Amino acid sequence: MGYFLTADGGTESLRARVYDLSGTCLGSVAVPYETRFSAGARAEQNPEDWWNAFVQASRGAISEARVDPAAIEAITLATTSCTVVALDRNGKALRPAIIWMDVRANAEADAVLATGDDALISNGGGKGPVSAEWMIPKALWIARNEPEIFENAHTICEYQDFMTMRLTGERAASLNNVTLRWHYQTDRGGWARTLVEKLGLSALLDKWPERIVAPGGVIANLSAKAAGELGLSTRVKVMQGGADALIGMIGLGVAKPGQLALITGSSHLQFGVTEKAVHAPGVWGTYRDCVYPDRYIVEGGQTSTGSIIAWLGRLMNGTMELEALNRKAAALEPGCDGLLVQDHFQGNRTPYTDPLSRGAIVGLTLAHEPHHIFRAIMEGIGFGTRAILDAMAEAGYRGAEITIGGGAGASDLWLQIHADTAGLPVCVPASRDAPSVGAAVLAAHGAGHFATIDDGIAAMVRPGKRIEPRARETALYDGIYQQYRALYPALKSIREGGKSA
Ligand SMILES: Nc1ncnc2c1ncn2[C@@H]1O[C@H](COP(=O)(O)OP(=O)(O)O)[C@@H](O)[C@H]1O
Ligand SMILES: O=C(CO)[C@@H](O)[C@@H](O)COP(=O)(O)O
Repeated sequence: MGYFLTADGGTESLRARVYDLSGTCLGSVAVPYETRFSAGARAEQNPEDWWNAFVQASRGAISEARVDPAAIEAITLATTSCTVVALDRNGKALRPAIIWMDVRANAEADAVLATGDDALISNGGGKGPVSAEWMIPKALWIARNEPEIFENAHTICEYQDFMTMRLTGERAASLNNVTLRWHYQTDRGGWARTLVEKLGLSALLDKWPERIVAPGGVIANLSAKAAGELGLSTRVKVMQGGADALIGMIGLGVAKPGQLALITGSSHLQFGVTEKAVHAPGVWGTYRDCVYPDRYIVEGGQTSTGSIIAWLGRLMNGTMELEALNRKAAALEPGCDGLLVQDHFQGNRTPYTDPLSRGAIVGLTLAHEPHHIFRAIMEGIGFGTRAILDAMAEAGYRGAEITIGGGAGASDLWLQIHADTAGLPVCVPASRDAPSVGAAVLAAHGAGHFATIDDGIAAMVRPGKRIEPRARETALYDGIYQQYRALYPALKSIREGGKSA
């Protein structure tokens, strides 16, 4: 029987896991890495940290799984997406990676939108939004602010593609990332050529990997160098993965039109599956073929969610105990004695797409303790998700239940808050490690064990628990949600010097 090595390269850590064909995880090791935050909502990581974490975690996971390394058939990675790197001819980073949540490229996002180019069709049918998080605004920021780095960069790509180069020596991007974050269109001429030309950025076209491989497609065998570092054979094939959250959809088994996925980690992403494009205000985009052939994915998202809990942990100087905080917070009433949190610590992704919006904790008294703030953060994030689901519903996409994966799934309280604030049942599959399970499905599909990704889901994704919304709490949260929606225009007005929003 074959085994599959996967990696979920998240924001806080990389998790390497070994799976068998039934979707059982046999070994799992996480290796954390550092993010350097600075003013202006900037966030950077060192690409060498990703590779070192991958080697260490993979060796650990294979040894924990007690499988013969020769029995590993394939490797697939899911990584944070639009985490942009500039590399020299040898694949060495010329500057730290500008990670996905870094929204310094605000002016550049406006410039991209102002081109009015046809490639923007995926976002509001061409009306936008364009996010400062995406590839082209970030590449333009480098070209404008660090021209020597841009000029010397042989390759400008993502975390995913950096790892592909290290694993195989191949310069290949994932169809998933390029359709999501680089304005690539499978049905409208491919690369966003005219868009980058209008920005005076044609040189970028040669810096992007020329080859595109769809999720589950074979990239190449492991190179001798990578095989040596990992203790594996060069017979191992590397199958394409993609953005952690999107590969997570596969791991949640969200593949049919009408289903709704919520992938949680440092961020929250809300995804639906559709048969045609959905464009409306408050929706980030609709992308064809980016996960499942001939289906569209409709997307909303919150840039900072789990990262706000991590921030609270930093403020608490390492004294934060998640289990104790969850226990104490569960005893509070909705609203945490008058607290309201706006979750825009790193800007708002949707429904406003406002990189300048910021987080807020409103209603503090001297009686509030860390567990009040902890729960108020989870509630604020729940309201942010509801605002996105409301925007999707207005656009015509309304799910009957939410399937959740990722870090928030570790907290029963947070899952219940999501059910209560959204007024929808929440399902958590047997494994909440959705990006890893999705990567295992792709590895097995690519290795020929399943004819389609859907067949892989049927064999490898198992159902778990279901949490119903509670009528009393849902009614209470309905009221507090209205206050949450009033917070953004009020704070925007203050930010803009008192002008009405
Ligand atoms: N017991 C818990 N209670 C609340 N939040 C939790 C708990 N366990 C994990 N989390 C959240 O999950 C986040 C990490 O999620 P994960 O999916 O591992 O992250 P990433 O993919 O961003 O590296 C943490 O920042 C934290 O907010
Ligand atoms: O999709 C994007 C960015 O485009 C991110 O939210 C995502 O890659 C970050 O994932 P985590 O929240 O760290 O698991």
